[in-house]
Amino acid sequence: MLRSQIRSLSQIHLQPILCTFRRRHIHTARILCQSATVTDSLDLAADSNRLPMSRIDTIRDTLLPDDTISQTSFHKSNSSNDQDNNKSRRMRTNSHHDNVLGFGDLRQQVYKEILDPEESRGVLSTDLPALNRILKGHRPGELTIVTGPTGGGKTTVMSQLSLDYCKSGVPTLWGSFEILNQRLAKKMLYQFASKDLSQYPTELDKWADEFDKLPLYFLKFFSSTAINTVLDACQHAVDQYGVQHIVLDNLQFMLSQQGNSSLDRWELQDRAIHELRSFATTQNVHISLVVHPRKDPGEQMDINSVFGSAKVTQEADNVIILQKEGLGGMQYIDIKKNRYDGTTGVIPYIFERETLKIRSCTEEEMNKVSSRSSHSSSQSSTTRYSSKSFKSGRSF
Ligand SMILES: Nc1ncnc2c1ncn2[C@@H]1O[C@H](COP(=O)(O)OP(=O)(O)OP(=O)(O)O)[C@@H](O)[C@H]1O
Repeated sequence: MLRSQIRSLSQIHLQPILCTFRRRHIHTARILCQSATVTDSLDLAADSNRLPMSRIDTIRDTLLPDDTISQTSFHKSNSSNDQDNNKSRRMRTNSHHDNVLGFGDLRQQVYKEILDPEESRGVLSTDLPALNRILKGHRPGELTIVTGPTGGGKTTVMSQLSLDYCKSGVPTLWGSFEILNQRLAKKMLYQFASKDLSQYPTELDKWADEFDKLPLYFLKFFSSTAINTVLDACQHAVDQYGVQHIVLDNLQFMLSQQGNSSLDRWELQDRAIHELRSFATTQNVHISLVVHPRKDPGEQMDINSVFGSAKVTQEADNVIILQKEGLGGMQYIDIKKNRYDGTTGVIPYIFERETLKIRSCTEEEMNKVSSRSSHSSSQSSTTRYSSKSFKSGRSF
């Protein structure tokens, strides 16, 4: 009876204890209990209602006599009355505060990240494998800021990437505040079919039927919309459709005509960023937010080029800049911030008008750029970029 109860706890650090039980080495199991944080595990089992409290207490009392509990207790007893202290500790651990965690509360997630990194890395991009090398996938609970020059392909790239993740089963909600939903959906449909469907009218129904099966939703809003109204609709989509990725394109259009002075507008933007950040965290959804740059720069942009206060990029987990033209006229995705593991880097790409999609450059194309850049650097003092630095994903 006792063995089956303990087995049902299925906590990773209870496994050695279960093992010794199976071999009837009860004494060893007890010793293991003293060294493992088995009390936290039992508390977890109680909190998640996996076993009734009375049974938890039976297991606890059998495996962890009172003197053992006081040894494993994080708060060591100073009183001579050990029994009373043990009881009060149990009361403390059982009536926890929602916003105060111990390592025991995080332990399983930490184990998962260590033992199953693929799982915690998130959904991988099929269209742009180079992105996976840097960002390590698309994860829930994150805020990604995407910026780039006017007409530089922000909507196009976000449309393609969101479709890519959506095809891999990530329910997606699009908030297009700048272009009409039908225009966006047309672009996505072309990207989905990988062709200009106006040239293939007989195939339209076939592709539209397939496209319709995707877990893809659109917000009806257009241009100026209050952040609370937007988040209200997002909450509905999360609750009803299990949406895990929200794309908002773009922040300036969403907040346009709100606030009277430029100071008001910056405050509004900061507040919106704060709301979006906390929505992503509390609802465990990934929010991709397109933000225009401060001004249209003629040269390469950096993290300070994002419009608004520093809060925008501080709150973000990832900052992605679509650089219009690097050396040799090559466009590239520039990952400037990656809170997951800190890897930053660049991905040179080519835009294909037929499919409205981007693709990573081939080695040959990169070598061409490299030789062009070395040629121009021999003529001027411009920095030299090797194809090796492109490939290694190092930042410029
Ligand atoms: N890399 C690219 N090279 C050339 N043309 C592109 C590229 N990406 C997108 N386009 C085309 O340029 C136009 C603008 O693209 P898109 O709307 O994606 O840019 P944007 O950065 O979102 O624009 P805006 O600054 O107005 O929000 C579209 O017609 C699109 O097909």
